[in-house]
Amino acid sequence: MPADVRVKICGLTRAQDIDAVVAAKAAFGGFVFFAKSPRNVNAAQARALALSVPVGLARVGLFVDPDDAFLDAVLAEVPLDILQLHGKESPERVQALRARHGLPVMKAVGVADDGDLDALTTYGRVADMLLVDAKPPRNAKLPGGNGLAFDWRLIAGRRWPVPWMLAGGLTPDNVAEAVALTGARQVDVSSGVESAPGVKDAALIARFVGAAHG
Ligand SMILES: O=C(O)c1ccccc1N[C@@H]1O[C@H](COP(=O)(O)O)[C@@H](O)[C@H]1O
Repeated sequence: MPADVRVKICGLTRAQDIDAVVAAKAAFGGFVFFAKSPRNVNAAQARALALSVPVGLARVGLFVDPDDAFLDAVLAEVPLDILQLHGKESPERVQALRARHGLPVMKAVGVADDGDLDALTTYGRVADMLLVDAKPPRNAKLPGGNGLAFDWRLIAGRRWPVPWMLAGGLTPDNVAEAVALTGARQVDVSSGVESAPGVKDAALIARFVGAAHG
């Protein structure tokens, strides 16, 4: 297992979550700006958290089909390093947001079967990073953060022209297998390190990062 797998812990809402992520040596911390999510934070909350982050932890803002006004308002208040787009944003929209905000964009693509893999190629041409996530079920309330994994064999050995991150149903118990099977160098988790929806657990975060690092 490579020691340099980089970990993103998504859905941080409290000061102690930042402490846990820093102590565990994760590389990315994610803030969810999506009202329907149990991990949603407003700009004022996110600003306080983002300003407390030490250098070396990249701050990722997760958005779902945000309009310009919403993004402008959040970015005016919250220092973010990366934009994560987790909705149905088109390739053109991804390009436009990169240009408008001058920040790297990570585009999430949902995978359930072979037919979903073309989208990774398409978005790999316009995004700075890809997030390869499980496709949400048809009736899901959230487009991500559902704790569901996809069949990792679908992407075993696949590569794209930009860095990518594996997500979807990862836990401290399965992340090592997921990394070994897919060759992922970066992984992202939300519900797998929670004691209840939206409540991060420091011990699970430490176990997850430890397992990902091998
Ligand atoms: O976490 C959320 O609430 C969320 C809401 C809307 C879109 C994406 C969301 N989370 C992202 O989903 C994946 C997988 O999460 P999980 O580990 O399966 O719970 C992860 O990338 C989160 O960044």
